[in-house]
Amino acid sequence: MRKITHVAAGILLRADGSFLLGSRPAGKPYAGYWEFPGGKLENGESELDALKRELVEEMGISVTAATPWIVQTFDYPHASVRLSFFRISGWEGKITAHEGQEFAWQVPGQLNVSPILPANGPILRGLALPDEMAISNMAELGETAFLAALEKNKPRWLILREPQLNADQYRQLAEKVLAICKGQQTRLMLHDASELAIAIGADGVHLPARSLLKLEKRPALDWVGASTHNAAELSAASALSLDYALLGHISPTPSHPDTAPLGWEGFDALIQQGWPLPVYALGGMKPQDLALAQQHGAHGVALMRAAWI
Ligand SMILES: Nc1nc2c([nH]c(=O)n2[C@@H]2O[C@H](COP(=O)(O)OP(=O)(O)OP(=O)(O)O)[C@@H](O)[C@H]2O)c(=O)[nH]1
Ligand SMILES: [Mg+2]
Repeated sequence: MRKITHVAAGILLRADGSFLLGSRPAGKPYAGYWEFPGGKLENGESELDALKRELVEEMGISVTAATPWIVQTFDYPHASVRLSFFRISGWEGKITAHEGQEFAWQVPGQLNVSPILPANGPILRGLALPDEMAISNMAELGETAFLAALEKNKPRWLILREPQLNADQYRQLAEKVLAICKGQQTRLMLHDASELAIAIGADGVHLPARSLLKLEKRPALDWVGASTHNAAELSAASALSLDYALLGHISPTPSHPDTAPLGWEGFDALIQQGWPLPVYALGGMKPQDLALAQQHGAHGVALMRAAWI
């Protein structure tokens, strides 16, 4: 087997969601390609220590707030790399090109530099995902209150999960909800209904684990995510190149009274295996849990009850 080179790379994020890319300096493999600043781990170094050292060396900043994000493996002609990406929201010092590289702030989905390192494509898509993913809760709220809360709170992303409805009722609701979502730039993911999502033009589909495990290829929708509870399901979501996974439950929730919660300990044990897709913490989460979830390596939090307050 080929030796694997461990690399830590950092995504500097500004409050407006823009992120920093750097161009690879002359003389390195893929010179001129755009990448996230970072580099190879040295002997005995942790990923975070390597990241901090590399950012001092390459760009003169010291990282003050970084959370682990996704792990991507990639086979280049010159090396097999395992890239641990961190999101960096705090740093000190002025960004300075110490290696003759260029830097450019970029907006997710609207890149204006190229080419990008081949391993980085899926990562860029992940940067467009929101901190909070809202899951509908019409079963408890009733339709009127749910639709009113949707219009009032305007979540950036919504998973429409209403297992108590039959197929006809779900379709009618989905059409109504889609009209609202389109008017307020909420992305709508239908639950376990790929064909309906394609038919009505929803943004994507969210798969429950039982459907995820049966799937052979990714549904033909712009965005596809899944609910997961263990390593086998996270592996399936990764193998299908899904855009995100929800992982839970962190705390006990009334919607799933029969399954034992993972707790943060269980979440850590799973997330530390390193997954190529952003993972949301699910189960009893509130908006104020976001920072904690991200410290545990989550991309964000999936909210059910707390999204509609
Ligand atoms: N820094 C960085 N490296 C990446 C990214 N994506 C990606 O595939 N890589 C690969 O990771 C490997 C190591 O990166 P690097 O060249 O920055 O390593 P380094 O700073 O330690 O450089 P050095 O070996 O010249 O000291 C390279 O094979 C590079 O192509 C990325 O976004 N950032
Ligand atoms: Mg480097």
